[in-house]
Amino acid sequence: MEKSARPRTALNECVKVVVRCRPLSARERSEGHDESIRVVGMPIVYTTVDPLLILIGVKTKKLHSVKAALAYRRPVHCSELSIGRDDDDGRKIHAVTVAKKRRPNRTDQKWYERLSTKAPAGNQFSESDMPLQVVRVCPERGAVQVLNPKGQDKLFTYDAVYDASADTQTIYDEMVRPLVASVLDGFNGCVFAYGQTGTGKTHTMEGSPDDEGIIPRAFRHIWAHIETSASRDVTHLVSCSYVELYLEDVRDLLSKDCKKLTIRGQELNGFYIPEMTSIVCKSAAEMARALRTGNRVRASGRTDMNEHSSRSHAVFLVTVESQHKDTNRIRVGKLNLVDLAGSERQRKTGAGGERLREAARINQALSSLGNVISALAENSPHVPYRSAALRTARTCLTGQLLLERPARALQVSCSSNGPHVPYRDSKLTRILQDSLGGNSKTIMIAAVGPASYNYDETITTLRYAHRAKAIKNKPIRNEDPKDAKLREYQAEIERLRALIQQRRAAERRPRRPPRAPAPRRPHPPPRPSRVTAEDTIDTESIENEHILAESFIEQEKSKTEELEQQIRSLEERLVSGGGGGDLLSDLRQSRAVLESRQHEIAERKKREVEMQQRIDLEEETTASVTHTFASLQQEVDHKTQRLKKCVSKYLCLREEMVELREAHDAERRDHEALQAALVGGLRRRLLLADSFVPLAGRALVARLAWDEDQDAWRRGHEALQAALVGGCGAACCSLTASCRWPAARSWRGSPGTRTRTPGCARPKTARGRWRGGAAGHVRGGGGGGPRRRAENLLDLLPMPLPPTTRAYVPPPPRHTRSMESSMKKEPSLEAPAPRKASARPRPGTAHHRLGTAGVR
Ligand SMILES: Nc1ncnc2c1ncn2[C@@H]1O[C@H](COP(=O)(O)OP(=O)(O)OP(=O)(O)O)[C@@H](O)[C@H]1O
Repeated sequence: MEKSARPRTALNECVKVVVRCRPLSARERSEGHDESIRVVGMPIVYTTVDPLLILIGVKTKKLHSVKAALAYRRPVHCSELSIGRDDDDGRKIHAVTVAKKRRPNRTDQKWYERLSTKAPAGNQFSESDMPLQVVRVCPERGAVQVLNPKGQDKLFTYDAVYDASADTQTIYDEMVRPLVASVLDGFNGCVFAYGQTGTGKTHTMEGSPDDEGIIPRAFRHIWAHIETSASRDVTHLVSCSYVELYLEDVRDLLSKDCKKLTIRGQELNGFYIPEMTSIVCKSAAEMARALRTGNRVRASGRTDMNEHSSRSHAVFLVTVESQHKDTNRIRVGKLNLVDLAGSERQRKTGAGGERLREAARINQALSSLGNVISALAENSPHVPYRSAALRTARTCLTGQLLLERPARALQVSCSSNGPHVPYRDSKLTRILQDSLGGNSKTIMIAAVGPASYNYDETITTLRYAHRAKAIKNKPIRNEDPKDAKLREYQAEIERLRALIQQRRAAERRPRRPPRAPAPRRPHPPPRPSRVTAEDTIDTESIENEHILAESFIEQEKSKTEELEQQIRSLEERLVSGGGGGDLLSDLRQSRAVLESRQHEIAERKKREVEMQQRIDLEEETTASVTHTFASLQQEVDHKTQRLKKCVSKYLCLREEMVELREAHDAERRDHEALQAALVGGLRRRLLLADSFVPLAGRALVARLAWDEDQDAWRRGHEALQAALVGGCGAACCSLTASCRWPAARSWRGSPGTRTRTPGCARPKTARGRWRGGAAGHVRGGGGGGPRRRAENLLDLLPMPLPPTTRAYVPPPPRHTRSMESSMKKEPSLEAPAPRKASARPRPGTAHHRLGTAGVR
């Protein structure tokens, strides 16, 4: 993430995609996977039985999942049944409503009995038949099959797939080890874990006490390499940083107060975080300590889906610089280890309040990441259709399969320059810009769960992962970048050494001889008393000078020692390689040999998978090309078969389209619910603000301006400066409250409702008009979305309120009547007299201004 020299030419390399499927969790095992239908009680075991089709609806909004569950032919336990009806489309459809909160009544019982007798015995399923797990993994062919509850199963292929039995060691050896080796060779590398919440991203990246994750393994790998394979001629400098993206704020996890950081740079030259803390490490243990330190302050919390859910996206950056004494060239490899927060549905996680806000931000960032992946995949000339789909279709699975459409097949028309990649949409995509489509070798680990309950999320993750396969990066070795710390350190050491040499040389030089006593004048001998006094003064001054000189020398010596100490500490940071012929180094060497063998085995395994996939593909094509027909009938049969296949594929694709639409709708509904909840919260806060912020304060709010660099609102003279610097040309925006267009309206209503103040230029583009808001108007139109701005607007401290009540002074004890009469004259303290209606209309409150925005 630090600024480095950009490569000019590079070989394209696709993002490698690995899928890891975790085992069923204890909760999924014990509770079943759909609480909405697992209402313990009567064992109804109906399913899509022909001619009796039973749909079960739930009075809550979970109809979709219940239908899905039925289509899986899972036993449905219903304690409460009600309404049954015959549909009028010719088929008998009985809708059974499961109401969780109600005890079954006699009508329910009657319906239950009636339906039970109608259901053919063969269509009843026992608990053991339930396909709790819908994900099947075929590691030999790199394929993942997802059983579709409603239709055709789906198949995806990746660079590698791992089932629940695979441990992180295997994933590291087979996939990540070569990448870390490249980082040690001066390339940039990135490993990021993506997936639904609770699917094991943190487990994969950081690990657990029993199974160490990828990050600590990478630390040990780096240091094993430095200690063994590097020679004494190679100097290394290893440093690490740890940042998190929490609620769209980048926070430094290694600084004392988790300070907020700003991402700088531009899309063309790359983004970087200039102020993040960078710790120089001398061992794997030190790096692990830095990771633990950061994790202690990283945002995490409990949700219904994960006890320790990460609430932020975390990036651990390791920088390895190395310099060979012969060539004097410096190579800088950067390794980004990213543990993303998981996508989540509010209804499943039960998030509310702060968790809900976090979830909204997490999903927003992930959706931006998805958009970037899609845009890059569309841009890619790589067509993985045949290799991805055909190769495993015939051999891997039984039955008809829906072959996942490749990225290219989804391609819509795009310009010759390729579609725009929306890196700027979120800070996460800015941080990951180099890793996706830039100068980096990247591995995406898609974490999925096997439960049918999470079918939709699993499919979404697998689709994105499949798209990411098509992304092409341009990795190049980083040699002699401008900002190499190693060079800085070495220059500093050289400077200090030169300084010491100078000092030593000065010390060795003959010291200035003490001032010679002044020659005695050949005058007549002075009086004895006078001579003695002068002599004494001379001796004293010489002694004083001597003492001064000595203390000066002492000071110089201590300074030299200090400098030497500094050199030592700088040199300590630069680690040279091992070598030597002792027992320990032998052990290290044999470990290195072992690792290289493991690497070889992993490579062979990878090649095997690829070969297998290629053989499948070849067989498929050869079979179709060389098929000879003995008779016309045979040919007709064959062609009919192929036609059937094509029709089934077509149907599958159509079905997928419907599914995608449904998934999209569900997601939209989720977003709407989330938005409604957030708007509710915002309204509450605005209501509070309107009730308590005085008019003067509101005028101030109207003069606020958004500072893009600082990610914060600015007010008063700062806003004026911004206006002048930005060249808006409308000084009224920040000088007076007369122009309320920018700040007051940036976050509250539709663009169509705005009015224009004379003298204030509108932003030129539609995007600028909508997104510009306060900053856009004041500073000439750029800026982030209004939604984001509105948030820390409310974090500003309100102006102190003028007192509206007086301190209570107890009345003097008098007769009750006189007291009552006196109180009539006095204005009431509790309910002050209503103010006279002002001629000026009171400005609408922020709460009213919000209107019905975001609520459906
Ligand atoms: N492969 C696995 N083997 C055994 N347990 C696993 C595996 N993957 C995940 N788990 C367990 O599942 C639980 C959730 O995992 P984890 O916290 O890593 O999920 P996550 O994807 O990081 O979730 P979030 O996005 O909410 O942070 C943990 O208790 C973890 O131990």
